[in-house]
Amino acid sequence: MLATEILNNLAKFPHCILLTRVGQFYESYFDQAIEVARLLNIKLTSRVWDKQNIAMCGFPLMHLDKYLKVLVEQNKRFVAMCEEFPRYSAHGQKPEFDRRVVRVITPGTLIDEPFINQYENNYLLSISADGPTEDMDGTFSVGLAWIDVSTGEFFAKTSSREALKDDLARICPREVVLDVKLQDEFLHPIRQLLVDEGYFVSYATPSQETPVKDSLVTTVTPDDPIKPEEDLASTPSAYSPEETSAIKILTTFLHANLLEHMPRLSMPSREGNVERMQIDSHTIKALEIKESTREGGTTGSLLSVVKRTATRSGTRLLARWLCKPSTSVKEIQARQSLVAFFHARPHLLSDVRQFLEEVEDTTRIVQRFLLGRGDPGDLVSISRTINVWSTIRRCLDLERKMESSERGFLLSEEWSSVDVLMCRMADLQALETRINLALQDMETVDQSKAKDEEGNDNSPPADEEESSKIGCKFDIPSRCFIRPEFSSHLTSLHNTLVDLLEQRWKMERQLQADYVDAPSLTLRSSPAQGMHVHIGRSKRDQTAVKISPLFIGISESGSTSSYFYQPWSSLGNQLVETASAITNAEKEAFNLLRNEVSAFATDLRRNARIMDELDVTLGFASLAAEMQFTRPVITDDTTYEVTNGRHPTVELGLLTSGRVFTPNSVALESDSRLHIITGPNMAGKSTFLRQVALIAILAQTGSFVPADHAVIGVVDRLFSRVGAKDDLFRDRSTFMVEMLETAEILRRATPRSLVIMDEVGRGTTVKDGLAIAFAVVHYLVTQNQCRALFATHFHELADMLGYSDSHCGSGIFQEVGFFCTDVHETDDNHFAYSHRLRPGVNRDSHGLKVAQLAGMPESAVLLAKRALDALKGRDHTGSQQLSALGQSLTSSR
Ligand SMILES: Nc1ncnc2c1ncn2[C@@H]1O[C@H](COP(=O)(O)OP(=O)(O)OP(=O)(O)O)[C@@H](O)[C@H]1O
Repeated sequence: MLATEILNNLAKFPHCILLTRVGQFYESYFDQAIEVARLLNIKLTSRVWDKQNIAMCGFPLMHLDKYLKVLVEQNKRFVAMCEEFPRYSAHGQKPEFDRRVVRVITPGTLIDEPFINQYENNYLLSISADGPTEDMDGTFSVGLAWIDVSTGEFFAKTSSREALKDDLARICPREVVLDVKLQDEFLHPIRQLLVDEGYFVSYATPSQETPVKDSLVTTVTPDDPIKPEEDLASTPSAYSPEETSAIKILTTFLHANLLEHMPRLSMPSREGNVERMQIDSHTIKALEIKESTREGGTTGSLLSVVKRTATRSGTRLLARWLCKPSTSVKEIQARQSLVAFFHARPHLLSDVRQFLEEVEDTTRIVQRFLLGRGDPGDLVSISRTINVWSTIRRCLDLERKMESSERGFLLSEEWSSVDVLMCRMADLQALETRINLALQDMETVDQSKAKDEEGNDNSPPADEEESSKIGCKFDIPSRCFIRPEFSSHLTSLHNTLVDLLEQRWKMERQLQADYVDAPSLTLRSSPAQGMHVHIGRSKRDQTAVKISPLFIGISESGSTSSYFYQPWSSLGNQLVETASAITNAEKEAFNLLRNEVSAFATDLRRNARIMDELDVTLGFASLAAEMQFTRPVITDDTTYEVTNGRHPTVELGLLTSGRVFTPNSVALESDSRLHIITGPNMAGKSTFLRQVALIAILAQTGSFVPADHAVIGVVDRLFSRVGAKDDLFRDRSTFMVEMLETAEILRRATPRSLVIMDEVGRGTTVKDGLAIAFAVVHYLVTQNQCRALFATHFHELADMLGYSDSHCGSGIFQEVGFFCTDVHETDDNHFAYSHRLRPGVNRDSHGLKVAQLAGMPESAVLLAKRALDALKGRDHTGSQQLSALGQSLTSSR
């Protein structure tokens, strides 16, 4: 029977590893067992079915999470979970089971697996590429839909093939789903891009029948509470055909894999490009916004340095904001006002922050309920969180009252930023009261939750198993978590149970009184012997019982013996039935409560989202106070003016080793939009370029910035060409990568963009490199007309751009400014880097100093010095002259 079930499931889910639950184990059979045993490094064994020896392996339930991580996360395999459900069997008979696959686990459809990173979103992304529909501007539209199944956060967007790489870098999906039509189109540009970038790709056949809105809940998950008007865009009719088809691919894939765990989805929030800064994929990585390139992970990234959030969901929101800063002056100013509000009230900041620390990850909990999961402990968490939300509101109200009575008036403009945020909080006190009235005291529920966690049993509780456990104990069920008063049915069941327990107690006392020579007599039950009379010291006590016709002997062992006793058998069975009825009634009550919570899903999520925003804001305010950040002025023009700006990550790094960061100022204005930065190696050019970009990101995220003063004209797109890495996997040399990125910038930067370019042209010969650098600057000035910083060691570039005494270029390069860093040398042959920028051009790279610092052999450094001196003295460097120079340098050693 089991073999047939397994073979059927293997045929139904041929693309999956099938794990079949058998009692307290998950098992794998046939050829798959060989692979599973190898991947999990567990013992391969065999068993005989139909006279055939078949391979099998298995592991205990409690190891499921560990092994799922290996199979799904590390090996990117799909795992079909086949659970067992006991069928009703008469008392004493061996239980039988139905087994069915309840869910397929894939890298992008993780629900509440403990190995999910709670601080990051786990996105499943679908891309519809029905095209080629070429737009007016020659771009190919694609539809995107992405969801975090563990939180229910769901988005849709129309993008283009050209921008897809940037979207992917920002969303960072764990799995990408494409229309099955593309499965054999190996050369399709989207497939190629996904393979090149190393994404895990799956396929789905989108259902053509179900209209999108029928598979979704008609409520909205707002992405941004500050801008309620975004909600309006999230109606089904507002989705573009590309988005609709991406949503269909995504929902089909979810249905096919989540099966019995499929949640009711909310409408995806529509994400437009208009109001967000576009940061290309390379820049997200190069500026180490979410992850550091040096150490991997988040340590050393911008996120890790600015993160002061108290909640996991707050951190997830912060990461999203940093990769997607706003371009709406109104929105940025609203966020800033809120930061300023708490910055000016440190005591309130600290109070609210403490409360936030008690808030649970509500978005994830609500999603668990919508997925038909969730447990009583989650109900408690919801109720506690609603309570904390109310406390935060009360705390803010109290502060408002105190302020107004102390000052005699209220700074209503300051308070309006708080009101805009908090006025959208739904009042969920009724739900909190309802949960509290329904649940036993919270500690009981917590304890029972803890017990469940100890057992580590992730499977859905099997009804019969539950009731027999309770029946065996003959006590008020220890796992009762619903108050008897919840319903009249539960009240009457609890009354019956109390009554039956009393009868049992009396019966036992009566028997002990009737058989005074058998004081060790008790009424008991066990799975093997059913209801029985138990004599603990049979040698001493059993004589009277043994001769009584009321007792029928069942077993004797050593010092104990058991007897069947009809009145106890019928009373005991009533107890089992009542306890089991209570469990079932509790399950019904829990389902009712779960549905009630699900009905409030939209409100709960909205409140949670508002609290996330509050959390990020409080974090920004703490950061500003701790690291002396200031509030930037945000304008709608193309100014970029920063006085004494600092690089937040480098500053922190230097601080830890007791060094001080040298701040720098910059003013990119209409008459000086592009700056050429020259200077020695190691003197801080790259750091300066990156700091300019990071300050723009922080400012448009709503944070204060590391500077004494800043005016930032909103940046629509941020580009960087920094760092040099080859990409041999994709057959691209370092220089090719450099040129690809440069070409992309020149194609896409607009007059509102900000571009930083570090040493463009260094990957080839000096002449080629200089020529390219000149052409790039020319293009940026005349075509892109954007704000730009261009760091270079080609000081000849300054001459080509007509560098003049007023530290600017000439002719069409008049709006090019020149700045540089220096090395200060002392008489005793020591030197120090000045990281402070000054107007001008530094024609000396002092590269040999870096070589010396890096520990190059002394003789090599000396030879390099002599070669450099000799080269400096010459105007012509023809091949014959150079050959002669080389000979003379080496022969005179
Ligand atoms: N403003 C600053 N204040 C203090 N230290 C700085 C500053 N800028 C940079 N540094 C230090 O100098 C190191 C080198 O900086 P950076 O890489 O920016 O130099 P660079 O001029 O771009 O060098 P190269 O031309 O060799 O690429 C940094 O790692 C940092 O430790």
